[in-house]
Amino acid sequence: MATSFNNGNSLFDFVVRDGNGVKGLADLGLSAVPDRYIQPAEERIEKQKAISGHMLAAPIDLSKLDGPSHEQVVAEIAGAAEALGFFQVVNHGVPVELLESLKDAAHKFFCQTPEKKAVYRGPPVKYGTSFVPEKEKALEWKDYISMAYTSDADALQYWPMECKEVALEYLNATAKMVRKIVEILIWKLGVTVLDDSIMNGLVASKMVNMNFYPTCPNPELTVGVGRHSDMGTLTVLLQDGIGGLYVKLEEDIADAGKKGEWVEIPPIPGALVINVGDTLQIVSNGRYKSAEHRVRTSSNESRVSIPVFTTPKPSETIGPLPQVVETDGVARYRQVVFQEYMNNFFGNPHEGKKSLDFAKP
Ligand SMILES: O=C(O)CCC(=O)C(=O)O
Ligand SMILES: [Fe+2]
Repeated sequence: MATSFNNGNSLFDFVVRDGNGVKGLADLGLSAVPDRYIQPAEERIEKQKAISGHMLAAPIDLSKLDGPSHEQVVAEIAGAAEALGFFQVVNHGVPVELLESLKDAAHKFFCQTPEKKAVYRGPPVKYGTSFVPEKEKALEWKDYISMAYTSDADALQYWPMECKEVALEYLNATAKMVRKIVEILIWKLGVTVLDDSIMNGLVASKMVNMNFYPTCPNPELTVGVGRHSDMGTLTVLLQDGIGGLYVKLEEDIADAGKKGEWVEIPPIPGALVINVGDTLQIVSNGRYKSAEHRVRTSSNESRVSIPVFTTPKPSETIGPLPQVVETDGVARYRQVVFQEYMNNFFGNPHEGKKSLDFAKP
């Protein structure tokens, strides 16, 4: 019997309610995606239209922060955060073998039966599909698992067996780098006396996700993830070799493209992708760009990506740093309680950088 899923709630029930996910759908061997996955024309991603990110700066070598080129590396990091909000790093201190194990663990987790995955209804662990499927007109071609961090002991107790050890090691190994990059970025704002409480507030909470994008029969009609920015301070992302992560240029960048064009962040073996989140855009009063990004699906192979999101804690009030407002003469964002910012972010479908409107004065 041909399964079309194009009427009633059967698709939603199969994919979302019953926990089969997009993986379950892809495993049926459909020759075309169900209507519910077809994006409006303006949201579709034409591969040939994006400019290759190889035109952008080469990956930043973080080991050079400890040598004579320290100042130059600091300038590269701040420059990338101001211009594009995305950059890649190498020699980042996270073992490259660990990165390989993480990708394997992600495949292992998602290749389990729906029953095994669907026990994670969260928190602290949530297995899901798309972003907010109840509210989205078109669904995203993506399953994910979110693992919120409270302590090492909790992680080892509650996170899935298939990935808990590597995911925890990854989270702990990236934490040091994240703190260093955020310190550099805050210092570059001219905030030279860095109160520990400011730093601790910005990097207080952590979460590891594993995203799984099954092979898709219609990459030209769908999205893996729709246009969005990340809500936190800084995201570290491990992507595999398949590609498909696109970032929108917020301004003209020489040799890369014009404002509004999309560039692909090319997979670089051993590298990690870093991107600025909304929180850092707010705190820096708009100096650093929380980059709008999206993901294309692939018809050849399943793709995995593994982000670590570092955010303030929910009770934290965030707003532009006073020293920056003084220099700029204007506060471009208001003070918001981070829990409220998150509620708004997770309560609405992805829509580019609209999430930031919540913090507009
Ligand atoms: O899969 C990717 O490359 C990006 C995923 C992403 O943007 C996210 O999880 O927020
Ligand atoms: Fe993202």
